[in-house]
Amino acid sequence: MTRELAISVTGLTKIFGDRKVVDGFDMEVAKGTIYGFLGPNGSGKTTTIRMMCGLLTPDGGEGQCLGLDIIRDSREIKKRVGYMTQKFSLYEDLTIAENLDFVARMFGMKNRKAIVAEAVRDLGLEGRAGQLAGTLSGGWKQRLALAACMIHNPDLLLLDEPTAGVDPKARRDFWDEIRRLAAKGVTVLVSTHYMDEAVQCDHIAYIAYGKKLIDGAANAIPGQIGLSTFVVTGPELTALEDRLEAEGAAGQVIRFGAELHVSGTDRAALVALAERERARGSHEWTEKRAGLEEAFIYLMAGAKDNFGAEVAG
Ligand SMILES: Nc1ncnc2c1ncn2[C@@H]1O[C@H](COP(=O)(O)OP(=O)(O)OP(=O)(O)O)[C@@H](O)[C@H]1O
Repeated sequence: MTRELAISVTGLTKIFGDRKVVDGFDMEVAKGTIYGFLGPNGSGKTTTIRMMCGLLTPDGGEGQCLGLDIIRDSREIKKRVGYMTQKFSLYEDLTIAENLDFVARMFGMKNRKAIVAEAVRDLGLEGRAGQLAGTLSGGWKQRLALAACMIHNPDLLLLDEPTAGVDPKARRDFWDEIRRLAAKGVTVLVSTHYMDEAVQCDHIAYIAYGKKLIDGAANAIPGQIGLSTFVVTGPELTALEDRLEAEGAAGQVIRFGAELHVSGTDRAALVALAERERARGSHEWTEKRAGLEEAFIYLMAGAKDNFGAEVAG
């Protein structure tokens, strides 16, 4: 089956001053994918996403986005992109309808009245169109912001840590909505530091120091890192966690409810550790396939903030 590509770029490079903040990225994003960009602060995620969508001109490289050239056709691409930042970009002292109308006007849409009325209805906010956006709860503000950036029916949606600061129920609802959009063919690029956002992505790129270190289907990422995991159950897990960490014999020890997940890239060392620990007779050690949760924590733990490589380096 040939998959339709929303984005295909090669050699994408950006230099700010004497820093190469994005260094020769090749990337392909299939239409309707939720594609997550992970990496420490300043690693180049936002710069990459902006170049891939024609929002920023690269210093090197080329490619297409939505069938258009990212350099030559950037104006056309922009019209087909929705961008939702962490700050939601709403006007708190405008009403719900006025916020939607403002965005529709920005995109030069005709028939704005009907479009805004439909968006309000889809949101389930009929009868509340005249309410000030600033009076909405965090979850509703987020839904309104999403509706606003989808008002011109973009084919590509950019999300920057979209669920920061909203409650768990609102987060779930938000991701359900994003999945619905993806199923309709909208391609979604997400830049995030949060595990619960990363696990919503179908595909992940991990970026550090302007280099793309890992790129793959979300369920293939633990394998790409070469991560092995043991699940440990039994009494007094906190004490065991402290001891394992103090001994430093395991790569990573994480508490997941009533389990410890002990992970590392040296499987032989982990197997030996599990055998030694089983011999004590206090806890059960069971090997499992490492998941994206373990992989995410592993990657982010190794990552320090980074702000671009020296051009000469
Ligand atoms: N317009 C600009 N001019 C100069 N430097 C910039 C500009 N935009 C970004 N940078 C620098 O480029 C590097 C990469 O920034 P970018 O915003 O892409 O990182 P990021 O991975 O998205 O980080 P964060 O997670 O903090 O948003 C940083 O060193 C940043 O300071």
